[in-house]
Amino acid sequence: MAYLEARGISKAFGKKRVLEDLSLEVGRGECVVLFGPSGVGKTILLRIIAGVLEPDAGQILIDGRSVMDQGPEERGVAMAFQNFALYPHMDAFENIASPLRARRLPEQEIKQRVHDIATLLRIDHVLDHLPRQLSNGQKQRTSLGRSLVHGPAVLMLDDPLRNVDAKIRYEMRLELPRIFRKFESTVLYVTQDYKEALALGDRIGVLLDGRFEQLDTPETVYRAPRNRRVANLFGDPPINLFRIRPTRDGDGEVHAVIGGQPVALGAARNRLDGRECELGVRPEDVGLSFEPVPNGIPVELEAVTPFNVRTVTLLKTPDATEILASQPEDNSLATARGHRKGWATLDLERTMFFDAKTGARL
Ligand SMILES: Nc1ncnc2c1ncn2[C@@H]1O[C@H](COP(=O)(O)OP(=O)(O)OP(=O)(O)O)[C@@H](O)[C@H]1O
Repeated sequence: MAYLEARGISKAFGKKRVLEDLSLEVGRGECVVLFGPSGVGKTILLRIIAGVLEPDAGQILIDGRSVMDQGPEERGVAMAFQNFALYPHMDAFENIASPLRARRLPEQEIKQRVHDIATLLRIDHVLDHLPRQLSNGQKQRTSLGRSLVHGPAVLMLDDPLRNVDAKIRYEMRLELPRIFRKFESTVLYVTQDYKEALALGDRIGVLLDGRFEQLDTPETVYRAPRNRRVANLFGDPPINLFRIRPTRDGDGEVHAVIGGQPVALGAARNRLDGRECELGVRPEDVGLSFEPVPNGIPVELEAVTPFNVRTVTLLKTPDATEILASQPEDNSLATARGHRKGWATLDLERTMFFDAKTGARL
């Protein structure tokens, strides 16, 4: 059963509709990432769930009961923000302790709980520092500690890693799932960073135009996006898209012309025969060979870019179609730059097809 439920939530500001009949169910202990570009209403949804903003329609249920008549305190929902929102005149210990003091817990228990959570978050050595004496990463951990310390029923994190540097973001991405599990927290996590969404979500809700365009596991969102829009939001370098019109030839095989070259799509694609569509293939599913290969598309290497431990190449077919490929790091590619010829192959198991008009995945 859903532990947290948003039912038919709508919210507009004047004529601007932000959320439209949006529904969401989150299981106990589950982490759902709300992902979408700036301004789609992620924060508005969190504020409605927290009870600091009224929706125009719909309701929020926690543990099967409507909480619409309860204020933020009673709902047992904690929120942490991208700007940390720490009390500047209190040290880290007092910042973390503040929700416990508000609940008038005994001093001994406050000490114990703050120390436990500070140890877990690795800030136990800076508990006597004021916020201005903390690094951004430590501020973020302090803010997180304050949200978690009273064991909220639902933890909502609004883009908490936006203002920390890349190294800390990476560390936290690895650490947060362990922390969420330890606290058995039910989590709603907002981000605009697709890598963070893929790393942290048990499920990802892709928010576009006021509702969820797709709500699925990271694997499914990445490998089987519902449509072209979702496919385009995940991946760097982005997915390749080629406009095609597959046709079946004499021997029953379905072909499509990509970059001027007929490519066999495999018998399983018969259903696409004659249909205007777009073939989507992620750069990591494009192979590159310097010998002719069956079903290969002739290309020239236009550009070679080292990309972390992978190498991204921009390939150009004779009719000037561009294909991005991303391979495990390969130093020999660096010397191949400068119009070396090659052959690109598409991993047909992993290609996807989108309707040319609607963008829906076929
Ligand atoms: N009080 C308000 N009055 C009018 N419009 C508002 C108000 N609060 C938010 N909005 C609008 O609602 C939309 C959604 O805002 P929201 O802050 O939820 O976006 P977001 O998805 O969280 O974006 P970001 O990722 O940049 O934080 C925005 O277009 C914003 O301008």
